Amino acid sequence: KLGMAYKKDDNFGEWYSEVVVNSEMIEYYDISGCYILRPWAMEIWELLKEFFDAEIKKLKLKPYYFPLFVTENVLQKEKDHIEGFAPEVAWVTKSGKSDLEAPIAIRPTSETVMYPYFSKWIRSHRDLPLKCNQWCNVVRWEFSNPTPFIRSREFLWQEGHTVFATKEEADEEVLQILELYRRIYEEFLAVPVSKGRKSEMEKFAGGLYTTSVEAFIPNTGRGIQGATSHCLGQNFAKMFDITFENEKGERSMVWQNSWAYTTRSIGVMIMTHGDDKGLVLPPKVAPIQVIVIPVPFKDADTTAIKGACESAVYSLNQAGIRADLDARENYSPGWKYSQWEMKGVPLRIEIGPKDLANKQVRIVRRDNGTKVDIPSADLVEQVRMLLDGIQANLLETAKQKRDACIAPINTWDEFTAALNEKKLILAPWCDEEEVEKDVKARTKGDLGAAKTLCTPFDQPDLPSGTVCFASGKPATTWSFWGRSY
Ligand SMILES: O=C1CCCN[C@@H]1CCCn1cnc2ccccc2c1=O
Repeated sequence: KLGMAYKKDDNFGEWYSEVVVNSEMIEYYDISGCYILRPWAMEIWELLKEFFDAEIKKLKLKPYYFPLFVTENVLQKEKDHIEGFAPEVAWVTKSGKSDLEAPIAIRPTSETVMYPYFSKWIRSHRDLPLKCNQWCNVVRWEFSNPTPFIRSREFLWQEGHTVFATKEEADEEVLQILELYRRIYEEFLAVPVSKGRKSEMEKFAGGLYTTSVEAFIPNTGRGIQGATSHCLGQNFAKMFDITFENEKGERSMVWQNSWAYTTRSIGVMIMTHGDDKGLVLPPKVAPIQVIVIPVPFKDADTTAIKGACESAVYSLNQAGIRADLDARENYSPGWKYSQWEMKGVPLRIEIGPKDLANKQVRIVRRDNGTKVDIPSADLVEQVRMLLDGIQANLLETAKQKRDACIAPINTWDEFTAALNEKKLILAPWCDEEEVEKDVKARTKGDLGAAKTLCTPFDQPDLPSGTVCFASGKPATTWSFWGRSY
């Protein structure tokens, strides 16, 4: 089970499937598109949740839990919201041997579950803003190729659903949450993302506008949506009659947002940092940041070595560093090195007779393999600096790789060439939906069509007279295009 059969740059799909299993994050399950999340994955999810939940509590979000099930007529309430998604809805039709009178849907998202009750709870402006978040699972019976974390029929997420008296408040919160998603990816997962706005065609059909953080996987040349923050406008307020009496006693319709990130974020991190020895974990999300391994020698004092290892673990834990000791007798040090490398642990500390004699420890970095001998007295400070260095190095390296894939283009020929070179395309666009549809049609193929990923908020200069790469009409914006997950 040790070692990888596939190389990341040779067979990315097989490499990924192997890494998630060998690192003990995932166990495959006998229903296609469903996976068992093992502790090495759940501990990462919990570290992300700890950060995000604390941040939204500062924004006064309240925790809720709504039912998993939703009735057919409520789910169908919003036609254009649901029509494109209908095939993905999973239905409960029986209990035991008997049929249910009416089929019940399993939530694919919770707008229609929640909003009838928002309508009941909101009467006056004093009931606003309403800020609801739930951590839960959702089910979407997708048919395109299932991939652990990236595309599964059931996944974990948080879904925030907020209600405001004014559009200004909603607009502000959309961007506050989007910034938290950027922090999840860049500060914790060390994955560079671009903040931007989805096109009219790619946005959430039930909403007013969609913002997102977009990542990119250089190995496959595909963009991937990291998280979304929608302004729903007053569309759902109309549908579910969510109104309030304002200060002047007038009845007004509310403004709403909804936003989510999911366990897909873990898959993006794996794809970004993993290598041919397995997982590479950013320290901020590593369940174990430092693994300490005793290196006994034939007639050396194994008790003293083990004692030194235990005190190293103790000092690190006292300093708030997630350190553990691997003192298993039935595995060799070499075997342990490979296993913890497979699991992506950022730092390994080896303590053998020589280290003991010199009152030092040997520290090995997982990200670049460098080894360094540190005086035991400086252990905590050196480990802290090394962990910060790894975190920064992983983000910087991923940024450079992603930026090297960005291809600014101006013509259709340059666009198709860049697409075939697995680039993240930056193109001047006239921002017309018909053109986006046309590009999709013209790039259809077994690798999937090209689409807009987002229109980045950070816009490069657009010289007047620049024309759209696809329609020749005057370009109004630079947008990211490419194939996607
Ligand atoms: O993204 C978010 C953020 C969290 C709350 N929901 C919004 C929008 C979800 C869009 N969506 C996505 N897949 C679906 C699948 C089946 C039925 C409905 C849907 C559906 O409404």
